[in-house]
Formats: sequence, C-alpha cells, structure tokens
Amino acid sequence: MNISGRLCVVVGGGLVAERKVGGILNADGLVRVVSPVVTPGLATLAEHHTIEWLQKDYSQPDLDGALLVFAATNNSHVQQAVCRDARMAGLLINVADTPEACDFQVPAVVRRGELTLGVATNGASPAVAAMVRRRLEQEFGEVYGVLTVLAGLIRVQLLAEGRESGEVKLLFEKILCDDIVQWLQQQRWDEVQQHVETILGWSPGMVREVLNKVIS
Ligand SMILES: C[C@@]1(CC(=O)O)c2cc3[nH]c(cc4nc(cc5[nH]c(cc(n2)[C@H]1CCC(=O)O)[C@@](C)(CC(=O)O)[C@@H]5CCC(=O)O)C(CC(=O)O)=C4CCC(=O)O)c(CCC(=O)O)c3CC(=O)O
Ligand SMILES: NC(=O)C1=CN([C@@H]2O[C@H](COP(=O)(O)OP(=O)(O)OC[C@H]3O[C@@H](n4cnc5c(N)ncnc54)[C@H](O)[C@@H]3O)[C@@H](O)[C@H]2O)C=CC1
Repeated sequence: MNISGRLCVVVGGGLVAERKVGGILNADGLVRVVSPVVTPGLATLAEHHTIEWLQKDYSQPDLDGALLVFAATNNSHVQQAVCRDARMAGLLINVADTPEACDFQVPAVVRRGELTLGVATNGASPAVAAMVRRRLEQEFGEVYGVLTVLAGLIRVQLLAEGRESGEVKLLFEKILCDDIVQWLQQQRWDEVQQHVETILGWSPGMVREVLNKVIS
C-alpha cells in the first residue's frame, strides 16, 4: 500500500503507538497522534513538527481526513469507540490489542531503499516476526538497496528498448547472480561493468552511465 503523503491517525501515545508512528514515517505517511500523554520520543517528533499531536482524549472528529487509523490506547472502551467511528467513516483500522478487529495488521519491516521486506505471522506470534526481521537485517544489508537501484535502471532501459517481458526476465536471471552482490559490496565496479556488458550487449559507455547513477 502506498501511504506516502496520506494522513494516518494514531490514537494513544505509549510505546506501541510510538512504534506504529515510526512505521508510518518510514513509509512517508503523515501522522496525527491523539493522546493526553505521549512518550518522550513522540513529544520530540511533535516539537519538530514531524508529526501533529492533539494533546487530548480521543473524540470522533480526530479521524477527519484520515486514510488509516491505529487504535493503540490501554483503554478497551476507547479502543472500541475508535473502531466503531473508523468503521462508520469507512476507514481502515488497526486495533493494537484485538487482532481479529484489524482491517490490516502491521508486519515487521526491513527497508533497503526501494526494497522492502515484510514479515508477518497473521498475529500468531509478533515476537517471531521481530526475530525473523532481525535475521533478515543481518542477511540483507544496504547493498541490496544498491542492487535494486541498479536493476531498476537497467530495467527501465530494457523496457524503453522495447524488449519483451520474457526476454527481460531471462536477462535478469543472468544478471542477478550471487557474485554481483559481492562485487557491489566490495565496490568492484569493473566486474559489475563487465558482467552487465556481456549479458546485455550494451556499449561500455552505456553501462558506465548506469553505474555512475548508482554510485552517485
Ligand atoms: C496482530 C498485530 C496487530 C498490529 O499491531 O498490527 C499485533 C498484535 C499484538 N502484539 C502483541 C505483542 C507484541 N508485539 C510485539 C511487536 C510487534 N508487533 C507487531 C505487529 C502486530 N502485533 C500485529 C501482528 C503481526 C504479525 O504477527 O503478523 C510488529 C510485527 C509490527 C509493529 O508493531 O510495528 C512488532 C515487531 C516489529 C519489529 O520488531 O520489527 C512484541 C515484541 C516487542 O514488543 O518487542 C510483543 C510482545 C511479545 C508477543 O506477544 O509476541 C499483542 C499482545 C499485547 C499484550 O499482551 O497486551 C498483540 C495483541 C494480541 O495478540 O492479542
Ligand atoms: N500490537 C502490538 O504490537 C502491541 C499491542 N499492545 C497493546 O497495545 C496497547 C498500548 O500499549 P502501550 O503503548 O504499551 O500502552 P501505554 O499504557 O504505554 O500507553 C497507552 C496510551 O494510551 C493513551 N490513552 C489513554 N486513554 C486515551 C484516550 N481516551 N484518548 C487518547 N489516548 C488515550 C495514554 O495517554 C497512553 O499514551 C495495549 O492495549 C497493549 O495491550 C502491546 C504490545 C504490542
């Protein structure tokens, strides 16, 4: 889902709310927090105007303009009220303490530029989702963001050349070998250049142009 520039309302200001806010900001969403009290982390974000903070108890108009709603208070009556109001307004809601009431659940996420890895357990064990996320962070370092930029630039060019999708698929099977990750990691650009040139039959200048964009 693309929430870039769209308003997400988080009701509650504890550590759970803070984590949901972090996820929304990482996805470039806009945040409104509604809570009489918030964590120091959320207070700092509000001071810097990174988020809007309505320092009050929740009421229905707080949801105005929202795309998504997160109910993250420690009060079940408030949770139910937020849930009911969101449903009435046709908004999608995440209810932190009631998985079965969620229209959507929040996965554990690793971001590497354009590449996003999400881990979900359908609510069975968020702790397992977090554990797998930590392992993925180790396995898939920043180099995968670089790889994604490179492959994206090559792909745009191949599509502009009018190559058919079957051919594009086969070319990427060859380009995305295990070695390329290591070459990028070690900044062995000559090897990357040679590899891409051989597979695509592009001129050295054309490949260099793409690599320069990746390096910059
Ligand atoms: C259904 C869901 C709804 C939603 O919130 O979207 C939900 C519900 C609940 N979580 C609870 C507990 C914990 N949640 C975490 C952590 C995370 N919880 C997240 C998502 C989700 N949690 C959705 C399902 C996702 C899925 O499994 O697919 C993550 C992945 C994403 C995020 O929140 O950003 C984030 C890890 C992020 C990361 O580290 O990368 C920890 C661990 C910790 O805090 O370190 C604990 C304690 C250990 C444990 O219980 O496992 C409780 C009991 C509350 C209580 O006991 O009061 C409920 C309610 C219930 O189950 O009834
Ligand atoms: N989904 C998840 O990932 C997890 C969910 N939970 C659940 O999430 C909920 C919140 O957990 P914490 O952040 O640790 O709680 P917390 O007790 O630290 O924070 C609760 C927040 O709710 C706010 N609040 C209370 N009444 C309010 C009202 N009328 N209007 C607006 N805000 C109000 C308080 O000001 C406070 O900021 C709990 O119900 C907990 O069971 C807990 C762990 C993980």
